[in-house]
Amino acid sequence: MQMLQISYQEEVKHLHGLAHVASKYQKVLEENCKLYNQVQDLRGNIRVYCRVRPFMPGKPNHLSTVEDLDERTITILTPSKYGKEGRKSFTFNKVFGPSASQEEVFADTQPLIRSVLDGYNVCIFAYGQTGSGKTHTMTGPPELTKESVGVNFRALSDLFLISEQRKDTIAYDVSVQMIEIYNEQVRDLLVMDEIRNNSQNGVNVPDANLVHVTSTSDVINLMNLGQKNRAVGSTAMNIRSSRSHSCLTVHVQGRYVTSGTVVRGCMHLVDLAGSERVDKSEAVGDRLKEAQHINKSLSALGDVISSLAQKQSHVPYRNSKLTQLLQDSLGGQAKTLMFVHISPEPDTLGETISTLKFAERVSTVELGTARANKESAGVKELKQQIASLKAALARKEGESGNHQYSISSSPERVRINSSGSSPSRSWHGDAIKSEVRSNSSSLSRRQSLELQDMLINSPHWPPVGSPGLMDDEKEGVPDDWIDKIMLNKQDGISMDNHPGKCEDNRQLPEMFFQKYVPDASKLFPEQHLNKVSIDRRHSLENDMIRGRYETAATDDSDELDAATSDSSEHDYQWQHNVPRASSIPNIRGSKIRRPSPKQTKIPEIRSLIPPPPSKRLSNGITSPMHKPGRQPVFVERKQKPAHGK
Ligand SMILES: Nc1ncnc2c1ncn2[C@@H]1O[C@H](COP(=O)(O)OP(=O)(O)OP(=O)(O)O)[C@@H](O)[C@H]1O
Repeated sequence: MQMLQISYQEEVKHLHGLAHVASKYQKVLEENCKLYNQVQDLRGNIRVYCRVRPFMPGKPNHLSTVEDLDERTITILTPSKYGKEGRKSFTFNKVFGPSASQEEVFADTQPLIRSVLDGYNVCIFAYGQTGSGKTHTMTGPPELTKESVGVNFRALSDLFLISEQRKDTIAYDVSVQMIEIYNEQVRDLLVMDEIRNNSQNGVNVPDANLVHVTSTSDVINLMNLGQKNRAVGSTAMNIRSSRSHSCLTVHVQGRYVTSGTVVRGCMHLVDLAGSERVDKSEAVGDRLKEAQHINKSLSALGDVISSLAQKQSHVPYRNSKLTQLLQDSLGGQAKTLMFVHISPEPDTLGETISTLKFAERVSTVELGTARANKESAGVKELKQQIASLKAALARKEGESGNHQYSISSSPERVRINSSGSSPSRSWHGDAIKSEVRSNSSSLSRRQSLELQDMLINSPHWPPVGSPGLMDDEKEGVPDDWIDKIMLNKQDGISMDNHPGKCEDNRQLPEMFFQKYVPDASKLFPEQHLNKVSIDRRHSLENDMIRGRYETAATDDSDELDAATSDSSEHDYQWQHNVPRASSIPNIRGSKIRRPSPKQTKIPEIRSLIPPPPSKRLSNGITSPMHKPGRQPVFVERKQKPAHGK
């Protein structure tokens, strides 16, 4: 008996020892993550990598505008007005020549992926004129192979690889969204056929689908769906797919197994539409409208960069949806990397110079120190307690406000409320809305509470604090930039009734599917079978390129600058449409957010990126907190008529 006791005690001692070592290991690991990210932070500004596209097959390749390049500097030949050859050199964090492989390009991006898993917010975006290789870098060429896949695939592959390696220490939860900004409308690209078919043309959806994913293959399927939706939703033109800004957003939440500490990171992978000189292109009608929207948003981006570079107090983020999307990446505390692309052909010299000048400006923009979105289990518990107390208070206020609310439904009172002259009344109104929201959505949302946590309870981007953000905060304008997300279907336009139809079938090859997606054909049979690759170059692009030819000949630097920096338009009209309810398909077939059929007229908060900070209500449902300058917009959720299949 005594022997048993002794051996038991020894066993316990041994276990204690092991637990101690494990906790030390955990600390070392956390410290390691911290140091790693500190090293990354030391790099400071927005990182800018420049990539030169090789000559297009069939084009004369003896006249490159790139005279020389090394690891960090690129020199461009600039024939001057006086016939003498000049040179302009630009310095970036990294320069990739025409022969750089996708793997090499990604190698320098890889550290950022680790940062996402460590709870940092990251934005990688591709900039450059039409046809300079943005999509090639972000997604890959039309025919994808394991070697040619772009940053998006590689980043997500890495993300899952690292999360798998860390699984004994941290349990990760990953979900993705995919949107595009087309003609200043935000469109959800992750919409299943079933939903698209059941929807009317141009129907709004309240939010972009957030789809939970557990493997690279899930993400590949979603990317293919997004790609397909872009093609299906496009008009006749492939050019349209290149004429929209697309954004793949990956949300990551990790929970340390032993300490319960939670980290949340978010990564935007943005493929911008290509810049174009409308005056020199022959675009007319819809194409002209598209081009104007693109140029306007890129011009707004130029204005934002100028303001940030000059450390101005006002940063005009609100001039376009694009700048609102990139707001926290440009002036916030995210880790941001811009790939700037140039073409080597002499006929694009004008665009090349203006692009490089713009990129140089971007590289001077100072970011706030990136901060990890991390909270220990203790802090989280305290926050929950505070939130539930706040919710109880709101409920109390709501009870008294209920009375006022019924009174306020008289026309007169409505008028008073809408005039904003009575803050207390509107506060009560909000309280009621929160209450209704929390009660009515509890059932349908409980299932996805963790995801909701990620989406709403935590800031996707670091807390407001940068000068640029504060500036907007001061303005007190609602930050509901995704006020309208269009279902990706053109009004009355299908691919079939356009003569120049062209799909972007940038699908992964079968071998890639075999490696990662054993049952891809079941998930997306149509895409799995469709391996036809169609050249994305469209005659209009050729027209545009022709149109730019003159630019190279003039080489007027001032004029070149105008393409990116001088044409701010401040007359943009925000649209405030009332979004409708939408089902959110999970890759596994379940719905992440599904409005209950009984939920008619449920006020809900709409926001995609970035959501406002939130409070947790007494029933455990999170609800965005209101704060000055970043007021969420309440919209009514309408009951959708049932559609027969
Ligand atoms: N580094 C590269 N190596 C080989 N081919 C490339 C490279 N970059 C671009 N290309 C090819 O050049 C063509 C144009 O590239 P891509 O479509 O990526 O341009 P883009 O900047 O995205 O254009 P757009 O703005 O119209 O979308 C494609 O056929 C692409 O495969």
